[in-house]
Amino acid sequence: MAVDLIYKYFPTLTDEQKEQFAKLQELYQDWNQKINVVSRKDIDELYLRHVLHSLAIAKVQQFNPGTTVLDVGTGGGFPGIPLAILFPETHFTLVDAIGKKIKVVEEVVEGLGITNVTAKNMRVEELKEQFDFIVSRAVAAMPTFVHWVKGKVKKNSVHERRNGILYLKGGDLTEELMDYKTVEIIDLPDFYEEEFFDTKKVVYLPMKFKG
Ligand SMILES: C[S@@+](CC[C@H](N)C(=O)[O-])C[C@H]1O[C@@H](n2cnc3c(N)ncnc32)[C@H](O)[C@@H]1O
Repeated sequence: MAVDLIYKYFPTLTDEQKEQFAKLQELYQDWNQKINVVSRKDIDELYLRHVLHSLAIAKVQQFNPGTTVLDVGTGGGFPGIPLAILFPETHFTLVDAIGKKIKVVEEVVEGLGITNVTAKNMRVEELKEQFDFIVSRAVAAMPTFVHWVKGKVKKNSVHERRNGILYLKGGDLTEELMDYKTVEIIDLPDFYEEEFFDTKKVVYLPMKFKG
């Protein structure tokens, strides 16, 4: 079963987490028939392309209990939902500008029975709260993204790594990240052996604060 891929890379999951990950296939298959949020090919490879990819953020940063994470442009819930299963004591806010995508997120969250996710249908620019970390995948180029989220990161870090952005990206980022001196790029083949991850990375950008 494809969910074994998740168990292989995350061998210390509780039985409840294992069940929740296993349930994702059915939940997304059902909801995708009603509201198309994930492409057909991607549904067939849900665990590789969406779930394991989302969890790469956890290989870079473990979130402590009580911390807060914002997922910008979550679509059908990636990377937010797999991370919320993995870190049940961290609160995740998942935001998307498109209402039908947030409807799928709400249904999947309900189907899983997890209580650490808040889903919001809005543009992130309008969000007023602050978070420890901001995660995302496939939403906007870094300069636009930074512009949207600056002011939304809490100043006081509670992890060793300073609060900031953890962004799943792919390909050559030289030009896109040229202006960010403090950026750290972590290659996913450092953790995952599947070819799908060959050019994929987590981009970590610590947030700067004035003064
Ligand atoms: C290509 S999809 C990626 C979805 C998901 N992150 C994933 O990787 O599967 C980009 C999503 O970002 C959302 N989005 C784009 N700009 C946004 C903004 N300013 N605020 C909130 N959502 C936004 C879109 O509605 C869309 O659902």
